[in-house]
Amino acid sequence: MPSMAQGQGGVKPKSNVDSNDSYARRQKIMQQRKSLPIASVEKRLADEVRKNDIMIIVGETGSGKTTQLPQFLFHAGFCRDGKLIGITQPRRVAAITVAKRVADECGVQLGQRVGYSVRFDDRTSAATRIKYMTDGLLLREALLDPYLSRYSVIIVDEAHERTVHTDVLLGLLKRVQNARSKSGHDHSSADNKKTSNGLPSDKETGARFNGIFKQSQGGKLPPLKLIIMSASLDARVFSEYFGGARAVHIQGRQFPVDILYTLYPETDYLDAALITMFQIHLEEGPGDILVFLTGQEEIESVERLVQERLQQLPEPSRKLITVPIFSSLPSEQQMRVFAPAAVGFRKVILATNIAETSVTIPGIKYVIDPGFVKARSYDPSKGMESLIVVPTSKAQALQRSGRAGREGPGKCFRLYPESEFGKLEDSTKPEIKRCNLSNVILQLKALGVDDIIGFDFLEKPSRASIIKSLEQLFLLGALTDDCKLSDPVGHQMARLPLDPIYSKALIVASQFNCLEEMLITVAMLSVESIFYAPREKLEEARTAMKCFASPEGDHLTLINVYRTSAEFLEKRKMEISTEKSEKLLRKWCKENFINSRSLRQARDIHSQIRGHVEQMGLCVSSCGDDMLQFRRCLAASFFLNAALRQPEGTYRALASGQVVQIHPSSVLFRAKPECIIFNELVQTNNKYIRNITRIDYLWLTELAPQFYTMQN
Ligand SMILES: Nc1ncnc2c1ncn2[C@@H]1O[C@H](COP(=O)(O)OP(=O)(O)OP(=O)(O)O)[C@@H](O)[C@H]1O
Repeated sequence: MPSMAQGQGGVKPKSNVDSNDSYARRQKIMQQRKSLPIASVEKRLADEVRKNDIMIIVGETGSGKTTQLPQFLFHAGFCRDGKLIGITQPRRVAAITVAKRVADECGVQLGQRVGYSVRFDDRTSAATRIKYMTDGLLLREALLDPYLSRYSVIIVDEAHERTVHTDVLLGLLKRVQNARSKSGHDHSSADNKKTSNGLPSDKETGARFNGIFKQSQGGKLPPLKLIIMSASLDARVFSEYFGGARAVHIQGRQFPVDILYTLYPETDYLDAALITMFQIHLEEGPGDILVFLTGQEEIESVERLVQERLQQLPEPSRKLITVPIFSSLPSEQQMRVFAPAAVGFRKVILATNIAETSVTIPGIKYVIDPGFVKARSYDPSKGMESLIVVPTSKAQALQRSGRAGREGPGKCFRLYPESEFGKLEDSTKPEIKRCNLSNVILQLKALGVDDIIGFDFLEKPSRASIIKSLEQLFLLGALTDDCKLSDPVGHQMARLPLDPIYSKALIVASQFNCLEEMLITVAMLSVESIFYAPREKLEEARTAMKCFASPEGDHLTLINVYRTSAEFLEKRKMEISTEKSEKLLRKWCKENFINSRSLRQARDIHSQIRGHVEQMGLCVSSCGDDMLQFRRCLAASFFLNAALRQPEGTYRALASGQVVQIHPSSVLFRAKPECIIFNELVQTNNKYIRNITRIDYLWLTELAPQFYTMQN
C-alpha cells in the first residue's frame, strides 16, 4: 500500500499504517504458505519423521521443503526440552536469507526462535530452536559437542550438491546417530568436561570422541533424527548408504516453468546470454531475469556489455539494471539482489552458482542458463587446486530452472540444444573427489577418526589425494610420525576455523613475536578485494594504492591499510560517537579506493580470530617495525607456497614445479624479486599468483628444513 505509506493527506497515523501494512503482509505470507505443495502433507511428514530416524525427502524446487519442514517439526514437538532443529545449507547466502524468510513467516525477530549461524556471523540466541547454518559450521560444532546433543533433528539440505562438507557431515552424522541410539545416554555438552573457556581441552577433543563410539557415560539423550533433502538427488544412493532409509517424494510444484532450448549449439555463450537477455527485456512481459555465469570476471564483463548495449536503445527501453552476486562479494553487497528494482525497471541478476540452490529471489520470472559452471579441481600429484569451467550436471540445470516459478509461472532459457541436455552427467561430481582434503582430514582427526582411508564416506576420495593431504599436514607439523594429531600444534590448528595453512601461520607467528601482524594478515586475506579500482578512475586508484604499498610485498601493504584505518578510527573515537567515526571511515575508504565493506568484514574476522587465539593461550605480541622478522615468519608459515624467479621473468613454484606469473594487482608485479611466497593461485588463461611477499631463498632451508632439505 504505497499511497498510504507515503502519508498523503494525513489519512492515518503512521503506526496504524504500519500495523495494517504488516497485517496485510502476514496474510499474504499465510496464503503463500498454504498454497505450497508441502502444506498438504504436514501431518504425514511429521508422522514419518516420528517413525523413522533417517529419511530422504525429495520434492520439486520451490515446493516448500527448506522453509516449511522445520516449522512443521517445531509445531509437532521436536523442539521439546529446548532441543534444536538444525538445517544445513552448502552456502552462506542461502542459510542467511532462508533464516530471514522463516523468521518473517513465524513473525519473530531473526535470532530469536529462528536464527542462522555461518562462519564469522552468528545470529542465534538461547531462544533459537530452528537454526539454519552452513554444513561446514555444523562440522565445527561437532568438535565441541561430538554428540550434537543440542539437536533433536538435523536436516541436510541440498544434499545433491555434494560439497565436501556435506559428504563428510553425512559420514559423521551416521556415526553420531548410531552412537546416540545405541547408548541412550546423556552426553549433553553441559556434562562434557570443559576448560575454563568453555571449550574441551585439546587432548580431550579427540579422546572423548574416540570414546563415544565405544562406550557411553551419563544420562539420556533422544535419538537424533536425520533428514537428507533435495529436489534433485538420487534417493537410492543415499538410501543405500543409510542402510535402506525411507525415501519420501513430495508431489507437485507451485508454478510451471517453461524450458526452452536453442536450436543449435552456441559458440559464444556470453553473447548468446546477452542476446537472450535483451530479447526478454524487449519482447516478454514484466519480471526480473537471473543469468548464471561462471565467475566474477565474466559477470563484470557482461555488466559492461549490458551498459554499452543499453546506450544503443531508445530512452524508454533503457530501464534495465544489472545486479551482480558472487561468493567473494561482501555479504551486504550480495544482499542487494534481494531488493526490488525501482518502479518501472527490470532487474537482471548476474550470478554464479551461488544463487543456484535454496534461494528465492523475489521477482525472478526468467532464468538464462548457458550451462556452464566453474568447479574446483585438484591435482594430487602437484598438490594444487584450481578452478576450471565445466558443463553443469542435469541436477544443476534443474536447480537453476527452479529459481523461476517461485512466485508465479516462469521461463528458463537453456542456451544449448535439447539433445545436449541428455548428454549431461546426472549429478555433479562430488567435491570430495576434486579438492584438497587437508582441512577435512584435520577435522576428522580432531573428531577422533584416525583411519581416514577406512572412514565410511558416501563416496571415497582417491587414495592419492588423501595421501597428498596427509603429507601436507605432516609438513605443517599437524600430524605425528604415526599420523596422529600432534600435540599441541595439530589440536590447536583443528580448533581454528581457518585453512590449515593459515592456522599454522598464527601458531608460528606467536613464536616469532608477530602474532598481531599475522592476525591482521589472515583477516585481510580472508576477505576479497580490499582495493577497488573502477575502470573510469584507474589512475587515481593506482595513485591512492601507492600510499599504502610496501616494497616488500602485498602482506605488508595490507597491514599498512589496516593499521592506517585503525589509527584513523581511534583518533576520531575520542572526539565523536562510534557511529559518526564509522561514517567518516567510510568516506576515508572511498577517498582511498578501499572497499569499506571488505575492511569492516576484515575487522570483524580479526576480532573473532583474536578471541580464538587468546582462548588457546597464544601470546599476542607485535614485532613493531621489525618487518624483517615478520617476513621470516611468512617464509616459515607459507614455505609450501614459495616460488623462484626464472630468467624470462616467470616463477617456478618450488613445491609443485608449476610455472606461474605474478598477478598484475600485486605491488610486486613490476619489481619481480628473486624469491617470494604467495597465498593464492588463480588459473585463468595463465596461472597467476596473488598476495605475494619478497623473502630470502636461504630462509627456506633454515626455517622449513623438514621440506627443503628433503627436496635437495
Ligand atoms: N525470501 C522469500 N521471499 C518470497 N517468497 C519466498 C521467499 N523464500 C521462500 N519463498 C516462497 O516459498 C516457496 C518455498 O521455498 P523453499 O525454499 O521452502 O522451497 P524448496 O522446496 O526448499 O526449494 P529448493 O529445492 O529450490 O530449495 C518459494 O517457492 C517461494 O514461493
